[in-house]
Amino acid sequence: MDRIRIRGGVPLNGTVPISGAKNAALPLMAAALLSDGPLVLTNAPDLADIETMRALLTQHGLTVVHDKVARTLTLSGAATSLEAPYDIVRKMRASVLVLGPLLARYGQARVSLPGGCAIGTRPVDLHLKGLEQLGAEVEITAGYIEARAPQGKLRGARIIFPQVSVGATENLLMAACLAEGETELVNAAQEPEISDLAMCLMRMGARIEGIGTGTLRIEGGATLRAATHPIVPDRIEAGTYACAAAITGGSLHLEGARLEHLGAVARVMRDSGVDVAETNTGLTVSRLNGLRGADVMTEPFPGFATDMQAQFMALMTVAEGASMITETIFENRFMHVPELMRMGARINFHGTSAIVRGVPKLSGAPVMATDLRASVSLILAGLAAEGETIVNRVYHLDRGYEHVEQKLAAVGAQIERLAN
Ligand SMILES: CC(=O)N[C@H]1[C@@H](OP(=O)(O)OP(=O)(O)OC[C@H]2O[C@@H](n3ccc(=O)[nH]c3=O)[C@H](O)[C@@H]2O)O[C@H](CO)[C@@H](O)[C@@H]1O
Ligand SMILES: C=C(OP(=O)(O)O)C(=O)O
Repeated sequence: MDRIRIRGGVPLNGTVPISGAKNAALPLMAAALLSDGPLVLTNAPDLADIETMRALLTQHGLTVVHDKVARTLTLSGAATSLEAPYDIVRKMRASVLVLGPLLARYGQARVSLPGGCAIGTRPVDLHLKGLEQLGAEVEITAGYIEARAPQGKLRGARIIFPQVSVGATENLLMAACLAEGETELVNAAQEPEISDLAMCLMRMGARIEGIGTGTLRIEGGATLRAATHPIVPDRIEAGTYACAAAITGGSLHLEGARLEHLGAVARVMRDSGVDVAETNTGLTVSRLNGLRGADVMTEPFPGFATDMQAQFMALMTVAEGASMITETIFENRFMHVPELMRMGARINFHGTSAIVRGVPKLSGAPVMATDLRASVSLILAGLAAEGETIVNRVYHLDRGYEHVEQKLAAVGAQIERLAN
């Protein structure tokens, strides 16, 4: 498995282009199952997860062309298989997003249960209960979700989510577009990726109100058609490079990033002494003076994103004073902590909270990457550390960060990938 070698201590300066968001692209690709298309997605990132979704949709019978030069994904055709097999679903949880579209359009689907992952158990009960409220009959057999719509059609309903779920909101939103009658999704997730999906569905002919709020109203029964949609820039990638500028005491222009999509992340970074300025083409993030500790609690959007928790913790390891970081979304998302401690970070954690006491300098060390955001937090720590850091087992990184070493090297980082 590849490793990444970093020689730290160099302030990063220059421009980083922000790619299209992984977490927007995956549901948008699943939405292609709702029509024969073609659905053309522009600003498509080149990521392992995109390839996994392409493989999944291809085995369902769609034609998926990923033009990496033009940065477009073109998806077309009808499904010939309604089964999402374990071998693909186990690689990527977002695979479960084919369930709603397949069921709504073809009246049935068989999708492997995604199971847990490094950051938590991640059940899909909210997806399944919501689909049942749309009239589906759902059974779990031999590790597979088997769902059927009586008479081949789902019907609209008022669904109140007991807890905010990004994936369940996306699955239900897509299914509701083809269900008969009106659906209301209450306590829906409000992440920018949900709005991006809703905007794309509207371009395909869906009727949706309340985009960007916690209540989505969908007038179902539409026949969806071909459309072209630009994938929203990746706010988590932008937040990660913002931390790279801040942790190295540099200044980066994040081309394409949008301040309103960073939510609480931008506010907390400013509180800790980082300058975040909006420009005509993106955001400029710089740090000239010292960093101050800050307390954060992860929350659904517009709260502090759980997908930024590990990167922010890396930043706080070199801030002055203490920071309390509380993870409320996933039960096991502190796996970067022992690895950061190997680099000299002072962190105590118990249950869902970690207290980080800033140190003047981290020191380079061999460390092990465990999940996507943990992996990149170790890269951030390595960029600030004295000496050499080797991040082992980086395959998670390629799931969600496009050309990360090239982007960092282009702004001055001493970083290289070592093949196995
Ligand atoms: C591909 C994608 O977009 N992934 C993102 C998505 O994941 P994902 O869609 O899996 O995350 P959810 O918002 O659904 O999960 C939030 C919480 O709800 C729980 N839950 C969720 C569904 C369910 O049926 N039952 C249940 O209990 C989860 O275990 C978790 O504790 O949102 C997360 C929260 O912002 C992000 O960290 C992920 O990067
Ligand atoms: C947890 C993440 O992704 P996924 O939901 O695909 O595991 C992430 O993007 O940080």
